[in-house]
Amino acid sequence: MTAYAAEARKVTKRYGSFTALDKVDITVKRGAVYGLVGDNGAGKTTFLKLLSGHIYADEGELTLFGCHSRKDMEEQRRRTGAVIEAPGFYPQISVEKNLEYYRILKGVPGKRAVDEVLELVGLADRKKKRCRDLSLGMKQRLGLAIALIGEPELLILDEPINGLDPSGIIEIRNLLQRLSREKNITIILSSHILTELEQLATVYGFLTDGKLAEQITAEEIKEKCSDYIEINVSEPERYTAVLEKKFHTESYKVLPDKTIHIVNPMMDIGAYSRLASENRMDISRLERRQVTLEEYYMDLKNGGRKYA
Ligand SMILES: Nc1ncnc2c1ncn2[C@@H]1O[C@H](COP(=O)(O)OP(=O)(O)OP(=O)(O)O)[C@@H](O)[C@H]1O
Repeated sequence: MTAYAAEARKVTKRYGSFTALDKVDITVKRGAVYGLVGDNGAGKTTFLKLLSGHIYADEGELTLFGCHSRKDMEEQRRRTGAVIEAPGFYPQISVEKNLEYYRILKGVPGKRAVDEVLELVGLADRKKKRCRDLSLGMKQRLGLAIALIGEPELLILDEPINGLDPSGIIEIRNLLQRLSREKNITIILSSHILTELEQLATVYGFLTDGKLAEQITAEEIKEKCSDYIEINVSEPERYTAVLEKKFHTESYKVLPDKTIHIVNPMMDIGAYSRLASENRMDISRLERRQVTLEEYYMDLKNGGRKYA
């Protein structure tokens, strides 16, 4: 059994003469929550459409559960559920009937499957409502419900929290966390709301103008950008020398502008301030910080020098 739910090797997609994805390499391990990050037009939806079979790549190889021929991929897509752009449903008929339609279309036996997904996405009390009367957030949930019919092993979601109100965002976040942790469903999702993505994703793919700038796990970002103390002192070289001698720490780095980052500090912030004053050095700045996904992304866009 392959360890990967999806892989892209040197995948290129063009729309006419415009290259939307340029030799992109992405690997999604089973059980991962893969967050696709990128500005408008970076190529996120294009990648998700390729995976879901809405469009085809011009070059490179896509793999789903280890299969890559077009025919085998079609077969493997039965193991996936996707919500890309506006989910397609019939506005005149009820939520329940829409789901029933998709259940039959997907060949999923037993009406219970519809009730189960309605329960899962929190739409059970609205099942008799006509779809056209649903709010945007409710439509998002219905899209997710359609994707979940048939218990997919891989969920492909384009902006799943777009248009949701704050409590809707929390509910969908909790639902995706549950699907990942309890059912071990692999999830690939795009979002512009990085504070939300940060709470879900275990790995990120950063796309810039159709190119993959970086693929990195949340764990690796944490290690690279751990909790740190940022300090500016009058004599940085002497400060780091006493830091090593007195606190026996070598986990620091000096940035080009002489700012010192003490990574995973062992002492409280006052100890670092005292170290400077006891050794007759002036401090112009002292701050304890944790890098956010937003900061990491903005730095990457600007060349990725800070957290390299
Ligand atoms: N069918 C199409 N024909 C021509 N160009 C297209 C088509 N679909 C997408 N594009 C272009 O390809 C680029 C990537 O689009 P895509 O929708 O994949 O970006 P995205 O990262 O999902 O953006 P957003 O965050 O705005 O949804 C954009 O410049 C877009 O205009």
